[in-house]
Amino acid sequence: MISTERMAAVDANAAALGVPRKQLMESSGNAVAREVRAVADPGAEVALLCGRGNNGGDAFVAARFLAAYDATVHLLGRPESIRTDIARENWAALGAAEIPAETVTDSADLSLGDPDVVVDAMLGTGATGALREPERTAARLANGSDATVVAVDVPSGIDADTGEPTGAESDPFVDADRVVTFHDEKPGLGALDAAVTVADIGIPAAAERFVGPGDLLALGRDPDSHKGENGEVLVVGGGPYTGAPSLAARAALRAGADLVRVACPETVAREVQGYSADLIVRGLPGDRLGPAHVDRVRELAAANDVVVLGPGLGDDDGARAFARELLAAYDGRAVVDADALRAVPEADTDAELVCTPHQGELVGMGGETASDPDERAALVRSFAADLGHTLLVKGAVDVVSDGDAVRLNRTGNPGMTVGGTGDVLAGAVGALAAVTDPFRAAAVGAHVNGLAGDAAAEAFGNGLAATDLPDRLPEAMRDE
Ligand SMILES: NC(=O)C1=CN([C@@H]2O[C@H](COP(=O)(O)OP(=O)(O)OC[C@H]3O[C@@H](n4cnc5c(N)ncnc54)[C@H](O)[C@@H]3O)[C@@H](O)[C@H]2O)[C@H](O)CC1
Ligand SMILES: [K+]
Repeated sequence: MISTERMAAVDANAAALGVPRKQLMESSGNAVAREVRAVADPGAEVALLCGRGNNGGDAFVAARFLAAYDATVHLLGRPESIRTDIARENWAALGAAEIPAETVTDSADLSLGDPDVVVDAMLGTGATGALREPERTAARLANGSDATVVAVDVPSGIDADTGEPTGAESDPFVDADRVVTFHDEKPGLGALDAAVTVADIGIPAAAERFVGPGDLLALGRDPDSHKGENGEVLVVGGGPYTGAPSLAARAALRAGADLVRVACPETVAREVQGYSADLIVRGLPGDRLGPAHVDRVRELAAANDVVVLGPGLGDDDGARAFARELLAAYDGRAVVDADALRAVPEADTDAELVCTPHQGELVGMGGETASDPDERAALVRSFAADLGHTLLVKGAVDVVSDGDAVRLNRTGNPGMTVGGTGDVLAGAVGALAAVTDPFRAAAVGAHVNGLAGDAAAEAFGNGLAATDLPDRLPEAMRDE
């Protein structure tokens, strides 16, 4: 089962893997033609009702595979209004091949004749609201005909995610006999009174298995958003290590957070502030965080969307007790890294966590690891389920799981084993967790952190430093 949103992501990931959408359209159209062959013998009359989006494009392709049939393409709208290059190219290919095609701009001119099969390729996953003309009339004609109605991807006027009409109850939608949907079952199709076929259109499994550029889609900011709506992040750490909270905080800013605050020992505060004037720094008494600071930090945490706990904290007893007690008292969202990780299995917390251990830290938390990648992924998944939190286990291939789904990330390079890159990752995931769910935040965070590292390696080779990464995050996060 795959949602429309996830499908769009997987589609973009496939393109990045070298399987562009036009190729997928070719496979989709082929699958539609196969379905027509299954319901009607050669020579049968086939009317293909095509919209101006890629759903229509699938049917332009199908028409090329139906040479043995009496097939006519009806384009609903003007050829100039075809919305995508790939659909337009396939439309042009019909004309060049002299395959019968007509354009319908006025619904009064639409006549289907008496076809044996109607292919509904008017609207797919791009439909919004009630069917407009001429699709509205075309849907009524299809429903009123004696033909077998084969819908492409989803019946026009039906929401693939819910199975509900995209318009009001009184608005028409295509009442399909059969649906050929692509790649995977859609959540809404099971409720329909139609036979559903899932067609493999050649999307590689890797497009779902690995994080890719598609996972970044729809993470963009709402242009009407106000300060604070894109996330407020509190980084909690510092002590024996003074640079770590700065790196995490800087990364959170560059990954898109509106406001980034740092709670750290006062001995660390000046260095953090010196690192960036963009940060709001709260220095707490002493040179280590400990149980005495829990109440104050909890208060500060309440004003933020996400806490990033751990960078530079240290592993003395006080710091460990601090992490445990803070987690017990906190019920918001947090990214937990470094020395705070060991506190997670011990702490009785209602917080929603993304834990970012490397293999060694994973074992320190009570998890297991394996050399076989599939086995390792399965172990991460079951440990995440036991913990009830999302895990991002860092490695040459990062493994992300929320205990249910698993995603792998392949970006990054050996140069990133230098100290501090984990702090950058934690900060980036923190910023992302303020605007999306923890699993996606972890997956996307790992991906863009790796891309930033790859860009840094290109500039500095083996000399790359963690401080080179944060400013490279925005470029890594561009979703076009
Ligand atoms: N990997 C994949 O998912 C693939 C999918 N394919 C097919 O592409 C469609 C989705 O295509 P898209 O261009 O995004 O959207 P549509 O074709 O559904 O329609 C877009 C177009 O229609 C207009 N419109 C929207 N709502 C209405 C309405 N209520 N009435 C009239 N017109 C409407 C609007 O202008 C939109 O821009 C997917 O379903 C698959 O069939 C690929 O071919 C293969 C890969
Ligand atoms: K359709």
